[in-house]
Amino acid sequence: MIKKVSTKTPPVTQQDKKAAATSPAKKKVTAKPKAVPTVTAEQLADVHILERLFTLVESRKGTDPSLSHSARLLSRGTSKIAQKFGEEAVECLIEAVAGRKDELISESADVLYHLIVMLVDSGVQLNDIWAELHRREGISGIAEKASRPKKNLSKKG
Ligand SMILES: N=c1c2ncn([C@@H]3O[C@H](COP(=O)(O)OP(=O)(O)OP(=O)(O)O)[C@@H](O)[C@H]3O)c2ncn1[C@@H]1O[C@H](COP(=O)(O)O)[C@@H](O)[C@H]1O
Repeated sequence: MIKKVSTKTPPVTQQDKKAAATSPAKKKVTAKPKAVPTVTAEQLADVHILERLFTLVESRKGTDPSLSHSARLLSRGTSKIAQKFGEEAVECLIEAVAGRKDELISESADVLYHLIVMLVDSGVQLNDIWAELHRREGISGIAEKASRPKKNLSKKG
């Protein structure tokens, strides 16, 4: 069962700020002071952008499809929304396999946007996802898999 968590947007912690400040992107900017950074340290630490995008997409529900791409997608129904998410995911993995980092970044943003549209359509809240990620935090995937009940492969009869 999913643990209920506060619906308040979590604050940016010192850990978040430290992680953003020591990220490779920040180091690159520091190493080249003359370069104009396209992303600021504050933007890197902006972990709430997904929350804002989710709220915006949610607010598009039932609005004029000619004015909003999200409204148009949401009006087309679950199958079409899921299909679009799948297409974006495939485009994303193609770029990953090809080793094209810039395209992978762009496609990843598409995947996140279309995932949000799919969650809004399904009535799943981002907090539900955050709660599941928190539940998994610190649990090794290998240990978790090993702890699963063994499937009984013996045939009956
Ligand atoms: N992140 C995105 C985003 N990424 C991609 N897209 C749009 O997705 C569309 C992709 O075009 P495609 O041809 O792949 O898809 P399609 O038009 O559905 O085509 P078919 O299914 O008919 O083939 C383009 O119109 C893109 O602009 C996005 N549209 C909106 N957002 C975000 O959503 C917010 C709200 O947008 P609106 O709902 O349009 O106001 C924006 O401020 C953005 O932050």
